[in-house]
Amino acid sequence: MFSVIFALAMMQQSPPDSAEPVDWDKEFGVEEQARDPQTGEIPVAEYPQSHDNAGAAPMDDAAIAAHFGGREGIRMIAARTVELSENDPRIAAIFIAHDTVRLKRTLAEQFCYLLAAGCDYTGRDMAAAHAAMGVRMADMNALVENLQQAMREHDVPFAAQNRLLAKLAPMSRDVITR
Ligand code: HEM
Repeated sequence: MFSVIFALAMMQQSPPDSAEPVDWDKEFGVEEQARDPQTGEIPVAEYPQSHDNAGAAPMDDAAIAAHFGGREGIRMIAARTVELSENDPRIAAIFIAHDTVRLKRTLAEQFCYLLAAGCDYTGRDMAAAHAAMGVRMADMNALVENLQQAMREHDVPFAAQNRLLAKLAPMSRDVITR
């Protein structure tokens, strides 16, 4: 009987204060991802690079890029789309968990490539880039609205806007996973 009470009393005691605080990040295997000091991007695992990763062929129209303000205009439109999405309560949570520094660069490259403005696309293919992200149709609609707003802010004519959207639309098959 005494030994049972003693054992229960021992179990009730709080553990002694440890001199070292517990490093919970280490315990749970959480690693801080270091950004490249030059680019500010978080390095990604190696993947095969190809223009095919852009998801479509460039437009056969040398004049289209001018409607987007050339390469610099395209870069600003891509960055603005990401910025609007990061601050859009409908989809912000998806973007917060990812490297939007890299995304601004690779999205600009993709748009620039598709608009035949003379860029190489160096990012991943659409299925790989969005794998396990859980993007739904509603998220896609929100992103498209943000892209439309970015294009409007940069005075891209409506017909030119629709030509870029028409290039991107079939890619939703590889982006939407639920
Ligand atoms: C047709 C529609 C879409 C296109 C063309 C597109 C394009 C891209 C491109 C080019 C990348 C970069 C890949 C890389 O850096 O290797 C990317 C990544 C990403 N996209 Fe999309 N995207 C689309 C839809 C969406 C939607 C609907 C969301 C969420 C609402 C989304 C969220 C993201 C995020 C968070 C990343 C970063 C992934 C990472 O670096 O881990 N995208 N997308």
